[in-house]
Amino acid sequence: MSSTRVLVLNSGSSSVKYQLLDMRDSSRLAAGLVERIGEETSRLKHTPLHTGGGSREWTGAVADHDAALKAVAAELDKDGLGLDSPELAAIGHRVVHGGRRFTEPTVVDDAVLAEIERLIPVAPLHNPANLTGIRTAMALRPDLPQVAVFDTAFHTTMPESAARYAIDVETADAHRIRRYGFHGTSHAYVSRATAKLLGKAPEEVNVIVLHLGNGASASAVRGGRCVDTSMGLTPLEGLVMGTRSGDMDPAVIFHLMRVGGMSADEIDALLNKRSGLIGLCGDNDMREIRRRVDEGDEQARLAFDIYIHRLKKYIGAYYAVLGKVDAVAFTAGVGENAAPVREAAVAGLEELGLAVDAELNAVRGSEPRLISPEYARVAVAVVPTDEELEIATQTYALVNGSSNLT
Ligand SMILES: Nc1ncnc2c1ncn2[C@@H]1O[C@H](COP(=O)(O)OP(=O)(O)O)[C@@H](O)[C@H]1O
Ligand SMILES: CC(=O)OP(=O)(O)O
Ligand SMILES: [Mg+2]
Repeated sequence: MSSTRVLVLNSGSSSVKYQLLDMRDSSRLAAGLVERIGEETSRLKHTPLHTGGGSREWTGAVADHDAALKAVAAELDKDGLGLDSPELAAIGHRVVHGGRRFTEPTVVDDAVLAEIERLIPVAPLHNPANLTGIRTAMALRPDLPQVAVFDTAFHTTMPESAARYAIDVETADAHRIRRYGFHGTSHAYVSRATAKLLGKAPEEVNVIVLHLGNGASASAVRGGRCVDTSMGLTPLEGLVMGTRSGDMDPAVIFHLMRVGGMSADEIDALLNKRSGLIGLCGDNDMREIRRRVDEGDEQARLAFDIYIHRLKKYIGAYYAVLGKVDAVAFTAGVGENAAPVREAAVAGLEELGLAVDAELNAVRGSEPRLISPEYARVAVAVVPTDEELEIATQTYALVNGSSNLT
């Protein structure tokens, strides 16, 4: 029997999202997630898709990512889709930080594991979870290729002028300090899907991609290649996020150390976990923030305005970087669902050829779609991301020795 299935694991700091796909037609056989890992109220939601059966949910304590993956394996087993299946060709893993070394999907061996481990200090929320996912999957199926697909890979085409910080070169090089960028799998997938929506080849278009999830980043993509992105050495730089500050004067850190008496670890936690939207208004979910804004809550309004102000600055910056823009694409949880965010981010940019049609913007759906009026020079689009499909496609292409990107 030929093996045509790929299991994709996207291990986040406190969650694991997974999908099992059949790569003959890229159909999904099962999908699910385990969230709040490490808490008493972890939740697993598993949806078998090949049978059309309903979702199964389960709440309880899942101690760590190892336990989470074993719980996922048990759920797949119940549907006859267990990890022991000979139809499984490979397991694809999202790995957030790959440094400069990994520009392509890579079959994991001891040296690759060591490099992902070495990069933990620059992706402390993500790489440890990714590593545990790989190690557990290896233990369950030691015979299968485990493929790492790196968030940083798409951004390795950035020119030095965008990738370097303006700090002392020797110090920067000694500590490998540069801008790596993240969410690359999504930026790659969405920029290609946007070209397709415009009826063009990726090489023919310049796109600004706005990936707005819990973590958020923007990228400038010229002819299919990334030329700039908003995240940097770590996923902390750039846009205002659910719990991360994004850009600020680095001197804030010295000030907090000298005057606020805080340690490096305390400031790290402050900026990564207690800043952004949650730090500004106590909520990191855009649905809740919009509900509060609509009720006249001033604190939520200010948080929303700060979020939009930063987003607009990046649209302008990447417009200038690209010179000519064919499309601005909104994606991920906020970008795909929050019409008020899309409307506000583009408001007032008519002189740049950017506008949103209120009726089109209000339409909901899971397909890529245009939301700009016909007269607008630049297309504004909602393009749902599919990191799992992209990881599965790259993983299968690698183990199968062929390239079949959509
Ligand atoms: N209907 C919606 N309206 C507004 N925001 C939404 C909606 N659905 C999801 N979101 C936002 O999307 C976020 C999650 O995005 P997602 O891309 O799934 O993030 P991540 O992959 O980083 O966990 C939520 O925190 C919430 O703010
Ligand atoms: C890199 C990053 O920020 O990822 P996420 O949005 O999944 O937290
Ligand atoms: Mg995400």
